[in-house]
Amino acid sequence: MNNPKESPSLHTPCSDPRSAGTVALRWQGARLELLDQRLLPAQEHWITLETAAGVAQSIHDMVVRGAPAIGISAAYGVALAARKAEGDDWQAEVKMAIRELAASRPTAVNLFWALQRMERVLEGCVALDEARQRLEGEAVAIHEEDLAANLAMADHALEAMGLSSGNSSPVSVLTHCNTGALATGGYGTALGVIRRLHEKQLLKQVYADETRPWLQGSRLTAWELVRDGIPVTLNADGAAAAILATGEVRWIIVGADRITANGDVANKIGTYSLAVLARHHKVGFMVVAPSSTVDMALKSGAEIPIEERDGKEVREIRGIALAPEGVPVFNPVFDVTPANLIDLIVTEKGVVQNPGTSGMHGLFG
Ligand SMILES: CSC[C@@H](O)[C@@H](O)C(=O)COP(=O)(O)O
Repeated sequence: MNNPKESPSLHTPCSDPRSAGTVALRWQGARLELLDQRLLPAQEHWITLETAAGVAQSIHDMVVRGAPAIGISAAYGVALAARKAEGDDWQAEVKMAIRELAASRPTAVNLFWALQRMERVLEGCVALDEARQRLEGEAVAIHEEDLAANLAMADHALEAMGLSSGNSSPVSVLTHCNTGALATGGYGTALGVIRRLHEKQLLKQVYADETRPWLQGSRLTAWELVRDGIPVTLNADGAAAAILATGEVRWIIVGADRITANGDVANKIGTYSLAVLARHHKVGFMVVAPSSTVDMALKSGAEIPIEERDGKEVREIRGIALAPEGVPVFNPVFDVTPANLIDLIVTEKGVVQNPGTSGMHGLFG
């Protein structure tokens, strides 16, 4: 395991608090550019999209992924649909694009939240020119609000961890999947909290689960953290228990794809087992997500649609077999952590401690 004392330069605060070096998506007015996350860290390749169908396919194929980044990309997809629409049926055309985008992935509610916002704007427009302008404005607003939410959540989280006073000792944390600039409008949710800890010299070490099978932890989180000089040690998912058993880690910090009215949290597969481990080892378990991830229409996590992806993701890697050909695979890519295993849900609107129905209703109505 790395000893952070041996690498003091890793504690230099990031010069730009939004980690301007790492972005997942760029809006260029007439087109959306996405950094192809399937190819990281080997290649930094940008894909240019000019249609909503292209954006929907890119979300489905995980060129772009992470709940907030999916929502932002979909919003830009609607803006692209309005640019392409023409004739008397322009509004129906844009609505069709919204339906196509909504079918791209099922679990992250940010996708449906962003599309609902775009649809409301669309329905308030009478002319196509007006719709083009207002839909682009709304997508940019969704993007900018997400970055602002991430910065606010980092403040709330440090306060809730009791680390905002200035005389605290650095802590080690463990995270799962990728919740950084690549998964959001910038900075990150759980990884935003980790960035803020680092900026304030309150971070000793980040343990990053590699996150089988898609390897968001090793391919994306480790890449982001190494780029920004944040001390990270990569571990196989199965090593998390052994790491917690050392007593070094004080918090497990993760993101979310959907949080229901009782405080249950859907997040990347493997999150639930981390929450069980955290409780056993008396380690804090924190979920960091913008309010666009909260779905008060669902009573509990049992109602969340959980995406299952192709068994190939488990059976092989870049075409190399990891398992006998054709072996049946169970590949749910999210799981649900029950609220009673969560200590803190941090959003830009505030923090819910020991989440349950009343705490969630107190903050989200
Ligand atoms: C800020 S990202 C939060 C979640 O979306 C993240 O933890 C996650 O589960 C991402 O899953 P992915 O399948 O990579 O889209």
